[in-house]
Amino acid sequence: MAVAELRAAGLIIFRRKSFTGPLEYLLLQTSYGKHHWTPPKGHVDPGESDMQTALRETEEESGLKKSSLEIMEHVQKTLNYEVRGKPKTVIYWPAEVKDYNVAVQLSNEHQDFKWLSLDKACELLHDTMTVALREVDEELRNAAKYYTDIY
Ligand SMILES: Nc1ncnc2c1ncn2[C@@H]1O[C@H](COP(=O)(O)OP(=O)(O)OP(=O)(O)OP(=O)(O)OC[C@H]2O[C@@H](n3cnc4c(N)ncnc43)[C@H](O)[C@@H]2O)[C@@H](O)[C@H]1O
Repeated sequence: MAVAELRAAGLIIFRRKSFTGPLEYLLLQTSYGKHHWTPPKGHVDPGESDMQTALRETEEESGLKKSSLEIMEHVQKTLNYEVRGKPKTVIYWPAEVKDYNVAVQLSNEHQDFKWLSLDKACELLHDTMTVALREVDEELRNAAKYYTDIY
């Protein structure tokens, strides 16, 4: 019998003081289990699209609403790993906060949050998330470089 796949979706939230400035990524630490760190994300509920889940979970877990974010829908990252023997797929989109100083409000699912540089973030993340984050970071830096070369 086929093993049911777990599916989750979330947003790779980042901030920067200027378009070409250093990027900082928002990571949340779970208050359960091994207290691992991830960007905001969660299980896709029946009838929800991945994006609806990503927005709902981001607001629930960090307090950040869609209106406070610039979402890069054309940059989608897919992670595949196993949780307790079941395949899990997690879909992420990068999203920049419009206000660098925006307040983060955790739910009881998380006990801490950090805004971290790419390298510091990668020290806390699982390997598949590290790969996805490095790809996103490169795309964001390339876009900023293209902008400065043009203007
Ligand atoms: N141990 C626990 N004790 C009590 N309540 C619990 C619990 N685990 C989950 N819950 C409950 O489940 C709810 C979570 O629901 P949601 O918030 O809806 O879903 P989720 O983020 O996908 O859950 P989870 O944290 O389990 O997933 P992840 O894949 O990151 O993490 C799942 C596993 O995969 C690992 N993992 C995470 N990212 C990985 C990656 N990229 N590669 C490999 N492994 C990874 C993690 O270290 C972790 O071991 C919470 O409200 C909580 O109450």
